[in-house]
Amino acid sequence: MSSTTRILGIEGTAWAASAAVYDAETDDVFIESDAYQPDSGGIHPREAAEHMHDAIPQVVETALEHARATHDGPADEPPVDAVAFSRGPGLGPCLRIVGTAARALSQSLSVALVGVNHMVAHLEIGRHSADFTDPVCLNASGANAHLLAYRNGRYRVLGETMDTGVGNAIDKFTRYVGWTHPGGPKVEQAATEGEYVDLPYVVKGMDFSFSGIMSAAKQAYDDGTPVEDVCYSLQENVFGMLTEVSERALSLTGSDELVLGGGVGQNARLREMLEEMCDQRGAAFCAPEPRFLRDNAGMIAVLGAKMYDAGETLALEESHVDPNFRPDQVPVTWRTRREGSRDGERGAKRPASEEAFEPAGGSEDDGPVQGAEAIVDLATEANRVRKRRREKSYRHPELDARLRRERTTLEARLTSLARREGVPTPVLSDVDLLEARLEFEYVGDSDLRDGLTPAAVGDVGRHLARVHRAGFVHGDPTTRNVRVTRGRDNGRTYLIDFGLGYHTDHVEDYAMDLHVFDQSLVGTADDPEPLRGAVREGYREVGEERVLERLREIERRGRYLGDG
Ligand SMILES: C[C@@H](O)[C@H](NC(=O)OP(=O)(O)OC[C@H]1O[C@@H](n2cnc3c(N)ncnc32)[C@H](O)[C@@H]1O)C(=O)O
Ligand SMILES: Nc1ncnc2c1ncn2[C@@H]1O[C@H](COP(=O)(O)OP(=O)(O)OP(=O)(O)O)[C@@H](O)[C@H]1O
Ligand SMILES: [Fe+2]
Repeated sequence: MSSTTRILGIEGTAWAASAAVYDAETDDVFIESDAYQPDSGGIHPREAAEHMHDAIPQVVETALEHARATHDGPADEPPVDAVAFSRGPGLGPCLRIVGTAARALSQSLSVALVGVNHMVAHLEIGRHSADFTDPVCLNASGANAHLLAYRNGRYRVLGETMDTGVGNAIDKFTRYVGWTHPGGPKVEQAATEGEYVDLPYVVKGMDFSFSGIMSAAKQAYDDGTPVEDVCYSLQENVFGMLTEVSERALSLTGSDELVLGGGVGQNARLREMLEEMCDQRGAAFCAPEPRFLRDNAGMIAVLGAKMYDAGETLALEESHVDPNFRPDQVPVTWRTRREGSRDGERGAKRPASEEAFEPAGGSEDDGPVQGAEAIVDLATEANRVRKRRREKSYRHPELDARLRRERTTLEARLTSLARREGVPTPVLSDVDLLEARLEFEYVGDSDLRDGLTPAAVGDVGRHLARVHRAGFVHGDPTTRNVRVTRGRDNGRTYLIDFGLGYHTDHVEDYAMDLHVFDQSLVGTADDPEPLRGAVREGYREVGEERVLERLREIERRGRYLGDG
């Protein structure tokens, strides 16, 4: 990378009219922002666009003055090398104003134009701040919520919200109780006075949803639960969910670095939970400074510089904006080889704490492994494994006890139920609910992740179809929750870890089960396409076509969910 790149960045996807100057040599980021504050209710797209129209010229002018004042080249040379702007996702009317401003500025300065994906910028500013190589990223912003990890030239979406973004969910609740926008900081404030009340908690693999918990929160408020208690419990559950899926992503990818992005990342309780989770599993955690978490042009300029150095500039005629721009649409060309994926060096991480089991004599391979939820001791006698769901100290103790108990019960029940349906699963030999401990038969030679073949994933398709026909879901079918036997028995494929399963007769739940598996294939396979095809073929042999239809619909659903 040339060390002299200087970029002017412009951001304006929703509420922040912002311009910035990044100097790669000094690593200095100058940001000038002007926030849109709705008089009442949430963000109105038209009002937000009016704000952009009024505020963008001013913030750009201030940034430009800074660029000129800090530029030490000849006076007739442009003070920056390129103009970078947010192309999306975001509100169309706002994006168009920013796009127009960026094009005009790049032309008047005679410099290149760089189009930046706003969500990738939220991620890259964390990687940049932390100097991490290959982190998992939790984007917790207003209109979005997702988990990203790099694989084969793209940031893959490992998990995401199935309904609204996390900030929007919180803001809707505060609007309901009559507080002004934005609601996040008000919930954080009120929560300091609150006590825990029971609310829903919904994760599906690495996906999650907020609609159930938000209706329950409104209901609790209507029923007279003190608003502080609702706020406190909302934070505990919503951030507990985000922390849990982040841990699952670390476990699945084998990464030991997590970065946080997005405006909700300013919340101290969320950061505390993520930090504690990472600490316990021996992973490093980084949240950039607050000015880089909320929407800002600094992150656009910093990623703009990386893209510019990689030659990622835009011709005017192809510089249109995209309100639904997904992070996995962006070819990632700016990472060096050193920053490539960690293919080949994955494997279950050893537990970091002293609670760890010592491998009982055998090779490392039969020592304890640390999943996202449990410690699994593989080195017990008589071909058994012992799985214990550990206390998660980041979670509220009441919620934690409830989840560990429920999941242990469900895992025991559904593992056996599935076997009765003809799905290979480990035989259960002991259950201790108090300790959240299960003892199972040892199955398979390796995790599916390390032996991905079309035949094996086809088996997974058939197995899931059997489970669905019996009226339940696995809940977390990933390439780590499937064990495969090579050679023997013509290659047997076992489903394990039914702890997130539940009984349901909704097509949507069955299709989500397949979607979760799909996302884990995209996150772990070098060439996921043939495998995704094989899952569907397997499923089709045993299961219902309408589930596959629903799966296609889930995939089609736009993921940029506006404030409405
Ligand atoms: C596409 C783009 O326009 C959009 N931007 C966005 O949502 O703004 P951002 O600055 O990342 O996040 C704003 C959200 O962040 C929440 N927020 C701000 N401070 C908070 C706090 N202390 N606790 C919880 N939420 C907070 C606000 O309530 C609001 O919902 C996005 O990144 O999704
Ligand atoms: N019955 C078994 N036979 C062989 N290996 C097993 C068995 N159960 C678990 N394992 C191994 O232990 C790992 C973790 O187990 P499991 O998925 O049940 O734990 P977890 O903490 O719930 O994991 P996660 O939530 O990350 O999926 C598995 O990926 C697998 O490698
Ligand atoms: Fe954002």
